Amino acid sequence: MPRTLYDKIWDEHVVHTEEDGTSVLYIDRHLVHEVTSPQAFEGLRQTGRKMWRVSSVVATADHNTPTTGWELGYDGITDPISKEQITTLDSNIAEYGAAAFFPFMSKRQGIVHVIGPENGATLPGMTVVCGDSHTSTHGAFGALAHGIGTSEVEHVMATQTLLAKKAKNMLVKVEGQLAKGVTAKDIVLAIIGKIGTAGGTGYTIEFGGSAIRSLSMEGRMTVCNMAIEGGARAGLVAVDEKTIEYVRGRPLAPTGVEWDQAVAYWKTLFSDPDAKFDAVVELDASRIVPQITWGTSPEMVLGVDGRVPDPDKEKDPSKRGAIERALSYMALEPGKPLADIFVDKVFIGSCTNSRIEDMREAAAVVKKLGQKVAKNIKLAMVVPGSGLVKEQAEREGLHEIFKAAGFEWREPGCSMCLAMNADRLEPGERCASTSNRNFEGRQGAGGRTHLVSPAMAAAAAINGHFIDIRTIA
Ligand SMILES: CC(C)[C@H](C(=O)O)[C@@H](O)C(=O)O
Ligand code: SF4
Repeated sequence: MPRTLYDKIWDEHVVHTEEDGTSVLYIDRHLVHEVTSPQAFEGLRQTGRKMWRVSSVVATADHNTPTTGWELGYDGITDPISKEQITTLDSNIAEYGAAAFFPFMSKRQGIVHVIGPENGATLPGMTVVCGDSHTSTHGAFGALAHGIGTSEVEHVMATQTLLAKKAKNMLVKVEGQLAKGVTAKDIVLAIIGKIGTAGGTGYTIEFGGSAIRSLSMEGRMTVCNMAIEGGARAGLVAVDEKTIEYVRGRPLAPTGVEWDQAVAYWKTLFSDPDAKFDAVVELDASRIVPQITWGTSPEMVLGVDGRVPDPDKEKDPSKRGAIERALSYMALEPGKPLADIFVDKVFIGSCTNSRIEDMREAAAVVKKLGQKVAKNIKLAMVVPGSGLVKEQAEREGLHEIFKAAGFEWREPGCSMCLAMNADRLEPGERCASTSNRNFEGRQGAGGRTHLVSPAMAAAAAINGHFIDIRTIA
């Protein structure tokens, strides 16, 4: 029987299935960060259990790490809770072990969803888990990657398995060619705009079609990263030559005969031509306009040529109420052209858009516009996703372009994506952000977030307000 990519990886990892469909799934890779692991380690400790397979664990500190003041070392972490989470991870890994650990300030430290692929910890065909919802990112490699909760983190540590029910199969097919300046971020925002934040609930989404195939691995990661914002716990892209080339030579990737065997298997990781999907959604890539969210949920999104929606035009009372609430929080008037929205801060970073390609896209816009950050911008910051991204960007001189224009060039971490460290919006501040969530208070209490691509964020920093990036691409 023809199978989808999801079916194939699932079948390969199921240990046991109960009558009600609850399955025990073997987990190949466990990514760990400082926020969702402390109670899990504590649970192991209290029950006297060991880690089932230490070699499956790859850990880093990312959410709480500061993006400035590294010369002060751990003393630079001003918030006591942040500091405790980071040092607790250090001591837990020292006690329980890991295949690789990239602690605070080490060269390979970074956002867990950036460092996993970067180090070859994420490989095609694997089951990957992490106590973090954006684990869906790793699906870009044809890996089945689930975000899990803290109690599940402990369960995986103790048993190397996860209890899960199989989801349904959805194919999101994006065919055609993107306009210049339109990126992977715009694709995924357009998808969420179409299916809604609950559209993928109960499904694993496979992203396919010529527009997805033509994306780089970085772009595919951006798309899969936001599968969770479309309601799906996991997103997937089939393996192709780009996947294999990206993985080749990474520190944790197989070598020699094992590499050849792995590649032969990885080449089978695609949906069979006649495989059945429970739902299919199609988008025409050539019609995707650079996207901006105007509200407080990623589905509240429109093209940059659009206007802030008018709640009075919405017939459904609950949707009307949601629009009204969002506009009041965002302090936006119905009918205002999205391109006329001025911002106070610009954040280029997060596990959605902090990889080298994102840095390059943003720097290219800054270089092309050839001007400084606009006067109304209080802070424009670029936060690379990892130490390696930072190093590569600096090798290419991208940091000089940013700094010369007045951007701050920071140390890697989650940063203002969720404001667990010192980087945040003040109440009422408006931000062009390349992250993935625009919830109320996400970037700081009372802060207002507009999700955009790196190119759009960079252009907003220079212009002070949004512009249609296609006009300069
Ligand atoms: C802190 C962590 C548990 C959380 C998540 O699960 O996604 C964070 O990464 C986020 O993006 O909100
Ligand atoms: S960058 Fe943002 S979305 Fe990604 S893991 Fe960190 S906090 Fe979560």
